Amino acid sequence: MAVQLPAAFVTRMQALLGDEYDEFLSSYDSPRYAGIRVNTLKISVDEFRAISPFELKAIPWCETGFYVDESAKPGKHPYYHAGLYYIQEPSAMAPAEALDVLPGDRVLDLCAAPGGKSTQIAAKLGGKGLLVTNDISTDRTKALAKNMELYGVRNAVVLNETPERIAAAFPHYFNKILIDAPCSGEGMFRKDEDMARQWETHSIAKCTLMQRDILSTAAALLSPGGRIVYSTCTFAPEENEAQIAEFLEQNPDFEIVPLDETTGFSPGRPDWVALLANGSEVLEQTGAPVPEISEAAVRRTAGCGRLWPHKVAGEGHFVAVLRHKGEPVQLNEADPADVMTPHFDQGGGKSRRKGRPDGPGGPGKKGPDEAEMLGRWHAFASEQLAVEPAGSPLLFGGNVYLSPLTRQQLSGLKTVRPGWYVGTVKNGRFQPGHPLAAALHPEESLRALELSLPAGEAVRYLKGETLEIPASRIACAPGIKPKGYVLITVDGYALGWGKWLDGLLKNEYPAGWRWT
Ligand SMILES: C[S@@+](CC[C@H](N)C(=O)[O-])C[C@H]1O[C@@H](n2cnc3c(N)ncnc32)[C@H](O)[C@@H]1O
Repeated sequence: MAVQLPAAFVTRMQALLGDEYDEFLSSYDSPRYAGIRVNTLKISVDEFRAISPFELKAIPWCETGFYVDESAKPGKHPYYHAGLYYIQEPSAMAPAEALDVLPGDRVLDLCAAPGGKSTQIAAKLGGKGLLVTNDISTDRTKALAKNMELYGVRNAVVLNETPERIAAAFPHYFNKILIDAPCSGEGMFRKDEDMARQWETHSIAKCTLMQRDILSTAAALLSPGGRIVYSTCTFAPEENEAQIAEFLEQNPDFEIVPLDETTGFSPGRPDWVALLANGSEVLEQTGAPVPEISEAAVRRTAGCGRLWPHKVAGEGHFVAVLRHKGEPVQLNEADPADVMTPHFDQGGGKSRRKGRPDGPGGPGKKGPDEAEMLGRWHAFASEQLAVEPAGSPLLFGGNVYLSPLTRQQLSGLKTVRPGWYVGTVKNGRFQPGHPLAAALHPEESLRALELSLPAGEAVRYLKGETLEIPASRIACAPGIKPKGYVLITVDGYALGWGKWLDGLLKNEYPAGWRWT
């Protein structure tokens, strides 16, 4: 076996799985599974199938997900840099599917970094509604913010907060919440051998406490009739069914929505919670507190599900869907999160948002500097874009964001990105940001340049090279001259900005994102 499994883990799994253990163990002899998920904010699944450089095999529990051969190096293709797909372990695609996100929802992804499931949620929102994506780790929110940008998400706010502080700011606000909980990561051993080396029995106890706090805070964030999906990539019942049973015990106004077992889910294991509660020598070694859960609460966990590595083509996951039994609330019409339509308005010029943007001086008030700086953005938009994107422009320093929330709503929260970063006003000039380009479709830009994939131009651009490009290749809208910012595309999908002047394309692809 390639992976060295921790001895205590082996003993636990033997005790839990009994006759099934050998089959489970033999799954470690097979190579790990690799997957990609098509980013439908940029390309439809059918369009992607038509241009896919990889052989694609459908993942049963995610209609935008496909198994790929890892040796095809999906991270080394210009389509990856165009944000056409996210590389994701196949079973990790299941939780966001179970959240059942619809355009217009208010979604909170509480433990989101690096953003695999948030990019999936954003694609499901299709630019309508709100995604607040959060992680407690400052370092990991950098990758989260980058992924929101690469995948062209226009309606997300990235926070670096504790769940408790978000709950204080947004009580009962979100109708869908994902908790992809920090866990002991037993399902990651085949994907990442370091996880196996780092696993210790006491990590289960540590994670259990964190999970319990996060779950109970999520209840205070959910609107009546809303849905919480709780998931882990571990097998330990302490972190899975026992958490859910305890939550149901304390929150009788919630119930489980059963998972669709036809997609590969095996039923959860309430019997293992009973084993924990009745005392089991092997399980007690973790030091995790023995849950005091009634038999009724344990029975109510029926409908949770597990993806097992010896039963499906995936590394393994636990998923529980919790529904609040209350009457679902109508999302407030006047709330910016609900009225924001991040797609382009028809007719150009000013934003068509209902309501007025909020400046630093309060709703509707704007200082002269701010008005001037936002004016630069509006001027850039009318010079460069077919129509100005809707959304409330917010200024933070010289940076302009189109936000699905107001400044007041974000007040006091550690905000990594208050919205879609469109650019910066510096020395009186507006410089468009890379995330603006990454979320644009070519028809939204008045100047565009298609770079050739087979001739290697796209890769040269991604490496940061300056390219010689004749004026005749810049596709300009009627009346527009080639000089200026140009949206660079590959096969019609945006890669970033270039600035064209006299036959030379200055490369505006961010240095930190370059192809190496
Ligand atoms: C399993 S990972 C999330 C993976 C992510 N959902 C994805 O799909 O890319 C769990 C995350 O929870 C974060 N975390 C741990 N404790 C947290 C807490 N109390 N509140 C919010 N996030 C937390 C960790 O920093 C980690 O990034």
